[in-house]
Amino acid sequence: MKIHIAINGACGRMGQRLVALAKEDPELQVVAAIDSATNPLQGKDAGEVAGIGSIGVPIRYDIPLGLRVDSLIDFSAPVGTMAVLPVCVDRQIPIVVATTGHTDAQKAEIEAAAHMTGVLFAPNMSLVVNLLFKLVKLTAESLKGKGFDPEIVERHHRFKKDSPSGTAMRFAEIIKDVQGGAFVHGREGIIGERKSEEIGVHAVRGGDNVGEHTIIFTTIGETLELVHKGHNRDSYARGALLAAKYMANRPAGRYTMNDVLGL
Ligand SMILES: NC(=O)C1=CN([C@@H]2O[C@H](COP(=O)(O)OP(=O)(O)OC[C@H]3O[C@@H](n4cnc5c(N)ncnc54)[C@H](OP(=O)(O)O)[C@@H]3O)[C@@H](O)[C@H]2O)C=CC1
Ligand SMILES: O=C(O)C1=N[C@H](C(=O)O)C[C@H](O)C1
Repeated sequence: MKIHIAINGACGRMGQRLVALAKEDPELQVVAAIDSATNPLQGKDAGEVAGIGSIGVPIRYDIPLGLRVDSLIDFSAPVGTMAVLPVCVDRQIPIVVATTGHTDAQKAEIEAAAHMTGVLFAPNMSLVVNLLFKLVKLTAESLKGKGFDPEIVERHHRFKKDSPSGTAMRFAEIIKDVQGGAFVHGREGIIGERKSEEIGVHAVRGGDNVGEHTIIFTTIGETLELVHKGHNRDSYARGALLAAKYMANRPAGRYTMNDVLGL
């Protein structure tokens, strides 16, 4: 029996890749494709929107009542996550939240929902980015107290709405958890010498870059850089589909990409 998934943000850049890649996966069936009520593609077939031909699933702004949904993937906008979250709680649908840019209050609501349904909430679905989270933790531990300045540079396409990326902030939080420190977002003017506790976070925007993160540890005389470059969106989409399979029909609780990927 196939795993029935719903996609929130189905008309977007990520949503379209999810629809296309799910179609190629014999274990998965997209049963609901949701997008904002104002999206001009409402009512169109989600497969047509994704450029793969009809899959018999129209874009809607809600999940049809009585429909069996084993898990839902959210790649939308913070407002989109917050709209679908109570539906997932009410109907006991495990949710994979891949959207970024939530406020602290929204993040707290998402975490609280894990008491009532399965929640996997991760800023990056790529296997190797999740490995890089571990490598950055190891590096921060190894270099703690040894005079290295941590700085993070992320590069993304001109259409990205949130800044800095959720992934960049996860790297920054990992370093802060290990070494302490304070985030500094960009620098301008006569700011004085860099303070040792600073964790710099810098966002570059332009063109069609699907996502690059460089984590820099630099000191007098040498620099270590850890870099991830996405080539296209499929690494994120494939990770999210794996997460949807993992989460299907799971009980309430907070799950991570490390659980999914066995990291
Ligand atoms: N965790 C990860 O691995 C990754 C996370 N992301 C994150 O995923 C999110 C989406 O990225 P991307 O696909 O590039 O963005 P897009 O803007 O291309 O797509 C977002 C889609 O969500 C829709 N949407 C907006 N509001 C709602 C709502 N209330 N309910 C349902 N759908 C809604 C948008 O519709 P409309 O245009 O009508 O507003 C749009 O179709 C971003 O937050 C991004 O940072 C992206 C890549 C990887
Ligand atoms: O908006 C994007 O494109 C991406 N967003 C995520 C983030 O904010 O971390 C993940 C990835 O970098 C692509």
